[in-house]
Amino acid sequence: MAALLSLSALALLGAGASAQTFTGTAQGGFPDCVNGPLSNNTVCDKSADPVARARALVAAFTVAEKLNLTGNNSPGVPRLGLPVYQWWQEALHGVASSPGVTFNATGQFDSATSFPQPILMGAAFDDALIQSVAEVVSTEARAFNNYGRAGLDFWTPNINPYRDPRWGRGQETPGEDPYHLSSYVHSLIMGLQGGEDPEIRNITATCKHFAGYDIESWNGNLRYQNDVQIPQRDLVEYYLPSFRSCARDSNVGAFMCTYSALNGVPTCADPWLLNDVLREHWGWTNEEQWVTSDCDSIQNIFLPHNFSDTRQGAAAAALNAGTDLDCGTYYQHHLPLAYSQGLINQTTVDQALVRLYTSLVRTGYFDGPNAMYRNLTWSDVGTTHAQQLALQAAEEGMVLLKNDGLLPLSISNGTKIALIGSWANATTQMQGNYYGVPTYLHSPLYAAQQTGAQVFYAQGPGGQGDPTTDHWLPVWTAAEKADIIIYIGGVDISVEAEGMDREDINWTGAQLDIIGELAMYGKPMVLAQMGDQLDNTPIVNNPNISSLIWGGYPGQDGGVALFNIITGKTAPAGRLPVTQYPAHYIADIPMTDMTLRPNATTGSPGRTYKWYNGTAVFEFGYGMHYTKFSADISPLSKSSYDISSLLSGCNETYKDRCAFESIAVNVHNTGNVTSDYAALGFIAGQFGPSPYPKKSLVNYQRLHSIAGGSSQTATLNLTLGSLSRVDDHGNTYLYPGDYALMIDTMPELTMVNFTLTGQPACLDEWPQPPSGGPTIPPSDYFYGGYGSRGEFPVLAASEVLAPGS
Ligand SMILES: O=[N+]([O-])c1ccc(O[C@@H]2O[C@@H](CO)[C@H](O)[C@H]2O)cc1
Repeated sequence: MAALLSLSALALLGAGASAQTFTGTAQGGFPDCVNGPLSNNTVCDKSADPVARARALVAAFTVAEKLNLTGNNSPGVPRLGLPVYQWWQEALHGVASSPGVTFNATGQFDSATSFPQPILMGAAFDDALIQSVAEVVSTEARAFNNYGRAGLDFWTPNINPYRDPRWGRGQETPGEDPYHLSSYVHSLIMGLQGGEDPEIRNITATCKHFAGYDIESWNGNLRYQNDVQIPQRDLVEYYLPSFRSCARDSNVGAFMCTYSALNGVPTCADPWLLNDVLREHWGWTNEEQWVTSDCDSIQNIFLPHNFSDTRQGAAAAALNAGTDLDCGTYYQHHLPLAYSQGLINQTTVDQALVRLYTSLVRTGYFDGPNAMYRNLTWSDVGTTHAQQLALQAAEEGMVLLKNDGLLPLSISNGTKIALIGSWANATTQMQGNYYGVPTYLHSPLYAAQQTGAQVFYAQGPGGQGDPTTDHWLPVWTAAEKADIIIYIGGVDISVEAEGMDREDINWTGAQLDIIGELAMYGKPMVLAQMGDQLDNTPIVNNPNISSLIWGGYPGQDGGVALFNIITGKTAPAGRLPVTQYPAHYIADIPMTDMTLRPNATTGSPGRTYKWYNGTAVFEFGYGMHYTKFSADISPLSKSSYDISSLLSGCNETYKDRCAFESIAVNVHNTGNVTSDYAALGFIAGQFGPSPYPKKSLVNYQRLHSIAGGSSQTATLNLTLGSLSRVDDHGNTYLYPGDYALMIDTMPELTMVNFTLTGQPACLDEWPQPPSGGPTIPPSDYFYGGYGSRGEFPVLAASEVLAPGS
């Protein structure tokens, strides 16, 4: 691979580095814009417009070269000195092992900062924190890129809402609420890309999976073949807001479509979704913005979706719909035939490539060794700041679910702690999925030992469903010796992961057995439930278990974060970013039921805190503190608002973005422990189409270090979108009615009431999908009239790639 590097890339090697540090990398370095064949091409002219630069590059390709550049494994164009480029890299919660990322075995670039999984960072409800985390991730990614160890685009974030507790990939998301996801992802993209429209983008982020993907494998329904049925209203109000935030409000560089079909059409072949909604309705029209398939999802369009009769038809359907890049080989293999058969034209191919290469121009790929960010090195990876931030992110996310006053624990030298459970000595477990090599992994056991306590460790029940009690004896021995029992367990990626949805949201029998027996010792007992949510009812109901913390997947410093919370070095202020359902929930509703509202006909109890009509074990937003808080909301400027006046005062193209009111929430720490407080503002009311959601999150802000006896003010900026609801057709309206804005300080609920008067007014008219099933009947459009499509250029014999070449 080193031989593929250009001279300018080699020149980037710092003192002490050598060419062999590149061994094994999938990246080919940077183009040589000084001495290479492209040096006279406009793509190398830094003063030219980025799109013009990409167009000039694409104009230099032959058709065969163009078609060969459409896969994630891009071979480049050797005759032009365009290096190989791997488009696929991951960075879900830190630079992660993936096709385009290479960690060194030892020495420089042997690790990167591993932050908590998004589900835990989401629980912090702290957008400033998310931006800081994303800035570290993109800085480290850039440093890796400078040394040929990563590309410039990363296929993160996963921003599908966490709709069903069984989803194996829910951990990759910030939670279940669409407003929360939208706000979180905006901050994340600002951090990853370096702002809304920076001259040189830090890295290109990719919002995935667009849209309606949240089933891995449930009851025979595999992600590769699912055709999810989502009514337009649910789509607009629940499944799409986070993606709208990416495209319309954050200017993200890339999108990824899904394996699954949505309402009859595989999303990667859906021109309504990729063009009418994404590009036209959301104005995602910059020529640097591209859509990639999920990995091998172009192939799925052919089989198992059967959306096209032929392989080249499937490839053409995707390209024509607006999928610019294939994560896979299907484009490279089948587009040549599609092209020669007139199923695609050169304009579409050029457009895809111009989008892809403009994004590389925008990241400085063609700007030589002095380009912005090229000075970043290994010394910018795993810095003290990054390490502190990884710890802070884990601490901020942890949620205190139960506490009879035992916590915070006072641990002194010699305190005897029994540390038990399958997570008690967790290391890689703490990273969840999509991880890289972390700077370090500080397990709970490590952290407990740092406190000076005498620690008796026993693992107890191993993996899920571990049938053996052979190694349980040390559990009882440890418990007998201890003053305090701390059990750390739950679920991990052995039961919830990509390709694997959970079959159960109960604790395993073996864990419950051990926990129950440990509680019978009657010693002070703390429980930390790790991974995603389980039904914690048995823990809540057990009077001998004093305290319960949800710790998610806390990343490289997860053990220290947990012990800092347990000992009170840091006060907990995370809030659940999902509903914790009772275990029977999964029998109440099939995972494939994508609807949100309770339904008497199907028996659905509804989904998420907005709609679930049963009793949650813990509600979305639940989280206790070591102190007491109260809140009051400053009076609004009016008690009644006329809808037409609200709209006439709104000059934005996108009316939902117009300001409504800036609400001051005064938060008082009435206890005596300094603590953060995440203020969550909800709107409730009976207006618009029924059934009404119970409440909807409309804004939030985390306040930091509020000392006992003092107050801070959160400013919740509300928009017209905060007040809106969606009709059956997906149109977004302001409706007259009675509204309540609520802040929940548990157990108190503080609210202000106001009314909207006048006629309903549309804020956003939804582009309706073509009615009657698939947007474009494949047999009519893509391969019905091959021979007759004379307007498409036919590939010259010399340009046609032989299948398999
Ligand atoms: O072949 N593989 O090794 C492989 C690995 C992961 C994989 O998952 C897909 O690839 C990720 C690309 O970012 C998407 O988020 C996920 O749905 C798809 C294929």
